[in-house]
Amino acid sequence: MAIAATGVEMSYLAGQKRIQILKQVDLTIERGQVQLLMGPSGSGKTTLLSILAGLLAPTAGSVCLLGEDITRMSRQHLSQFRLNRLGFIFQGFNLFPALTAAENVEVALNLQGIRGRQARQSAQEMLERVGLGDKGQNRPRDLSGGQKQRVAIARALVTQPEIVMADEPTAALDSKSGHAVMELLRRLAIDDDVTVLMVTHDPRILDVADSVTYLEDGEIREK
Ligand SMILES: Nc1ncnc2c1ncn2[C@@H]1O[C@H](COP(=O)(O)OP(=O)(O)OP(=O)(O)O)[C@@H](O)[C@H]1O
Repeated sequence: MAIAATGVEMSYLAGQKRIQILKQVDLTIERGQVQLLMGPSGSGKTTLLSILAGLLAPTAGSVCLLGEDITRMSRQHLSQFRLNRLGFIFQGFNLFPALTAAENVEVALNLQGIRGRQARQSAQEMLERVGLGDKGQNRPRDLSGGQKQRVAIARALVTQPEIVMADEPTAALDSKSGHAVMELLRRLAIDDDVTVLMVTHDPRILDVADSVTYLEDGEIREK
């Protein structure tokens, strides 16, 4: 099992009132699956993804990733675990504007202590894999939205994560680039047994997913 969430709850105190954002969420995802997380605005998708990613601690319940309970890990162990085994792709690309595409990818390796020629070579190979082999020296401002998103994907994947989590990775893209990005993630799941969990509003990408979880008012709904 790649991801197993059990009885996950999240609530916030707003003045005197406790607001329940997630209610008893149970979710399991097998390795190598592409799973979408869909639901109306405000239903709790980003909150759930943040909890599954270890960025936010739930008020109740547990989350196991790759057989390890991240809700019981020390902060230091969790950050190492995230660095070495998870990859993240966000909607706004989060690229460093002053760095080239290749350097933006290398940063992820540098954080793992991989530098120099080895980092440059791995970054170049990953850029080739996302179809940007000739754009390594471009800075983000000289890339299109779809190309920037592919650099962000290359950065998330260059460390060979076992799970990739993405929050609306196709939101800023036209339908052709959106589909290319999805195909890329899909191929990774098939070729490298990577598990992909993605929050999306985009019905155009339903056909590349193995399954879809719907969240409504903080609860999982079967459809
Ligand atoms: N730190 C917080 N304190 C209080 N309420 C919060 C906090 N973070 C999120 N919320 C509330 O939790 C609910 C769920 O938010 P979340 O961002 O998870 O929804 P979402 O399904 O991702 O929405 P969208 O599709 O619009 O991004 C919202 O009503 C939001 O206002």
